[in-house]
Amino acid sequence: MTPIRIVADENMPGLAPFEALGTVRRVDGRRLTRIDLADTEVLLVRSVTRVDRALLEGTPVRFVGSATIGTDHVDRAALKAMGVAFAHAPGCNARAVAEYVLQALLLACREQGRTLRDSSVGIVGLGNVGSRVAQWLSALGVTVLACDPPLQRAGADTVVPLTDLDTVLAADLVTLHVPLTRQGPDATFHMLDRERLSRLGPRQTLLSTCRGAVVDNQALRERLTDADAPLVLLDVWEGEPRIDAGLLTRVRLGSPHVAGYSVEGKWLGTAMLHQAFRLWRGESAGVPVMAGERPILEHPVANEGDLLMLLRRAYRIDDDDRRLRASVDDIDPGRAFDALRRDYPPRHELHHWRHRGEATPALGALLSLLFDPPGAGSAMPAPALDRP
Ligand SMILES: NC(=O)C1=CN([C@@H]2O[C@H](COP(=O)(O)OP(=O)(O)OC[C@H]3O[C@@H](n4cnc5c(N)ncnc54)[C@H](O)[C@@H]3O)[C@@H](O)[C@H]2O)C=CC1
Ligand SMILES: O=C(O)C(=O)[C@H](O)COP(=O)(O)O
Repeated sequence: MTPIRIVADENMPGLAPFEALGTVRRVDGRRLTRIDLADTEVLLVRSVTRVDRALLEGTPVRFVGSATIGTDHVDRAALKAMGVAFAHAPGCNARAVAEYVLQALLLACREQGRTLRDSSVGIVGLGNVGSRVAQWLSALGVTVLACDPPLQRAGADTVVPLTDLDTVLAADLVTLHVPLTRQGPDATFHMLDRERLSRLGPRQTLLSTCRGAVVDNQALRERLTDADAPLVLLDVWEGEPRIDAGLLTRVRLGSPHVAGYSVEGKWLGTAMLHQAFRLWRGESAGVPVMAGERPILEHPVANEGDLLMLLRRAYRIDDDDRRLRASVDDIDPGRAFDALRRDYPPRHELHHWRHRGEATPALGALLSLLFDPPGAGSAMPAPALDRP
């Protein structure tokens, strides 16, 4: 069989199954151009590469895979029109993002002198990430308000009942999990605009881990100068990698678009693309399996403080916050932002371990979901494939 020529983002682990098919050339995805693809059949990207007609025209690329959940960087209609197959990895890093969100919500509650259990949480977008967050919070006994008009119109079965956006934005803590879309009735570009931001009060928390432009960053920076501003935690920014340093100084915690950056989430993203590639070629494709010993993590959980400490044994958002704040002093902050992501320290999702330790019934129910290995109770996500 003729070896396949593959170009892959340098920030993509787990490429061995692709290396077995041909040659893999690693490139800086942010700087990839058409010239890099002159002799390439397969292109594997992450969210930092804009994939459109201009990039692919005149190249032999026939399959593009993005090891991400979000697809706003890909012009899927153009690829279809050009006869190029496209695959991505819905759900690959949903657990990593949900763990980030749970920790962020607990940190915000601690800061605001409340418990998560006695707070209401609003979830905007109840897909792979939002529904997992909703499921975990419900297990804890938290009041969850969620909105998702596309799911509502489809009459989908959801883990919590759906309501409208304004009701959700009145919750004590609001977390955003929508795709970035610019057209149609559900467009999310600047969904949190100046007016909606003005309605968030000082006892509220806003957390965004979806895409920067879902929140109007300039309006947010200005809102955060008000005495009655909400507490804000941001993982995603408009204009990445050159983010607004003034906004960063005003948010309580900031990170460089790494909520989904777990070892397992990144590995699964690539594995799902390999699965999709085999399906596209008409070959049978097994389900990715994450093998390995699961060490014991001993940690009794009697209250939310213990839960927060447990989450922080796996990962601490404030480490990312510290590194991001230091990076804006770099001579080239955009390059420093990307370097933080490229050189990200290994971070495991909780199911990497087996939990041991006493817990209250509500916390115990949550812990069993958090430590449930994929493919056991929770189904392994499947890739999405557009065949032209
Ligand atoms: N910070 C990070 O590292 C990561 C960020 N993301 C971002 O998070 C987003 C959400 O991830 P998933 O939950 O996995 O995506 P998903 O596609 O499974 O779910 C998105 C949900 O949002 C809903 N939605 C669409 N428009 C809406 C609107 N106007 N209002 C309310 N709901 C709306 C959809 O119906 C869908 O149920 C991704 O699109 C991606 O951009 C995803 C993974 C990692
Ligand atoms: O999956 C997504 O969607 C994401 O936002 C990614 O986790 C972001 O990582 P990169 O693709 O930019 O490395």
